[in-house]
Amino acid sequence: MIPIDGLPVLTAAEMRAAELAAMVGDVTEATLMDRAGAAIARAVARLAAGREILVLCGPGNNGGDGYIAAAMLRRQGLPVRVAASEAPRSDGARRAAALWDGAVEPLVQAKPAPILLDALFGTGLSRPLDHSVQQALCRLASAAWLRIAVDLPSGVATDDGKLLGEMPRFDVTLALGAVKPSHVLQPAASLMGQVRLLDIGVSTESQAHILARPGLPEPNATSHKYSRGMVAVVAGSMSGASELAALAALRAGAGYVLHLASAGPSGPASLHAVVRRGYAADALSEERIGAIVIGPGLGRDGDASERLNAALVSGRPLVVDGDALRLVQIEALAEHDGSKILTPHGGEFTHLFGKTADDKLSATRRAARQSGAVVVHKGADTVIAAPDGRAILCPEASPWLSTAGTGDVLAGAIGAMLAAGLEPFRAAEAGVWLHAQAARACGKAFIADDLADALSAVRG
Ligand SMILES: NC(=O)C1=CN([C@@H]2O[C@H](COP(=O)(O)OP(=O)(O)OC[C@H]3O[C@@H](n4cnc5c(N)ncnc54)[C@H](OP(=O)(O)O)[C@@H]3O)[C@@H](O)[C@H]2O)[C@@H](O)CC1
Ligand SMILES: [K+]
Repeated sequence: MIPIDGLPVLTAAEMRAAELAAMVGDVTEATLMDRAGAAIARAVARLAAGREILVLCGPGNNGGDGYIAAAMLRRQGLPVRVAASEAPRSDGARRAAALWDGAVEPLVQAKPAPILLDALFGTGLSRPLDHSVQQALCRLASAAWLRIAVDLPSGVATDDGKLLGEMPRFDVTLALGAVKPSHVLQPAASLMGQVRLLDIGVSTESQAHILARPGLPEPNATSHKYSRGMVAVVAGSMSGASELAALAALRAGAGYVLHLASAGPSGPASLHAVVRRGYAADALSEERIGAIVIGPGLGRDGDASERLNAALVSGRPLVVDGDALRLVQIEALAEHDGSKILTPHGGEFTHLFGKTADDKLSATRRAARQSGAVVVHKGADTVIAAPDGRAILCPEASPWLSTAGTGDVLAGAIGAMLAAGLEPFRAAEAGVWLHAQAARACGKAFIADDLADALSAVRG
């Protein structure tokens, strides 16, 4: 059972292609299914610790994995029963079912067991479960002590995180061969429990990966405040938000943070490390600025638009957040020829790029291509995409992040990474990782100021 940090993410079609590519020489679909069944049996034996296991098998190859695992668990002397929603339909499932020498109970009449192994449907699910199957799954899951899903919980679409109907909550999901988008996209991800990968010897490559600890810029003996990264935070009508971004940039490791406010020096006296100046458009073209953070507390009035335009024409690397995402035009962004990172939440994303039926990964990739910017599409399942197609999917973030000011902290942290010289995609990744780690370190009911302060410690 492999933790999923940093692993490639494959859609159902990409996984199928990877499996086909793996079937060379004497490796057949049966070989892969046997490997999957054996890996599942090993994992389940460890998790079940001797308790009775009920394996639910569907008609396709997900069911096939279930029959193989059941047969292996029984050979190990563990108490196992099998219940099926219908007879096997695929060749793989028929072969696997023939290897199970016990009884097969009808799913709707099956009695619960402490360990539930759901092998009803995986990547081949094409429509909602029949009502009776869904009811049986929910009934057996609610009576179980531990619920384990094979590849994906049955009822989850593979590529977009959608639920095709009412679903029970699982404790462990054993992804086979590769992580799929729904293992991290919401709402599906919140029902999966711990997601672990089982290796079945299929080589998987993808431009999309799960977030992992990134390389963070570190100072050395020759570093000075400008080489560590100079961040200019453009303030507006609500200076608290831009103050938070400035604090976060410092705490994330920036060497110099300039806060450009409307009416000259402002803000709490405790923040001595932030350099405060009155805003002037020509201050933004200063060559040493490694990143301009614009948007937190900017407002949406004429002054705000003017500042945004000045930031765009400065050509300096940009982090565009909050109010600036409501003011900016995609065309103007595409014309800015420096590095740029947009950090929209769902509402800002729709405002900028329009409503779409696409899944979050595809929509974010399209937005990055269209704007020429790295897009950090925030949420419980943040997706980062670059114009060249690279993407990072982030596992569920702390729900306590849903409080005012946490977005400002993220913008500041990303600004610090950009100013330190990371390329925009890596800067976004590093900022998002630091932010998630800081949230974890803060525990519950923290405020955005705590989150910004925690960034220093989680840099490690
Ligand atoms: N390929 C490989 O090499 C390997 C694959 N592996 C495993 O295979 C899984 C993918 O297998 P799969 O493609 O057979 O899909 P699976 O999810 O079992 O179900 C498809 C079947 O269900 C049917 N069906 C769909 N929706 C339905 C519904 N709501 N209600 C009722 N029926 C429904 C659908 O038929 P349909 O009616 O749509 O034509 C079809 O018969 C994958 O997740 C992994 O576990 C591993 O063993 C490693 C090697
Ligand atoms: K399943």
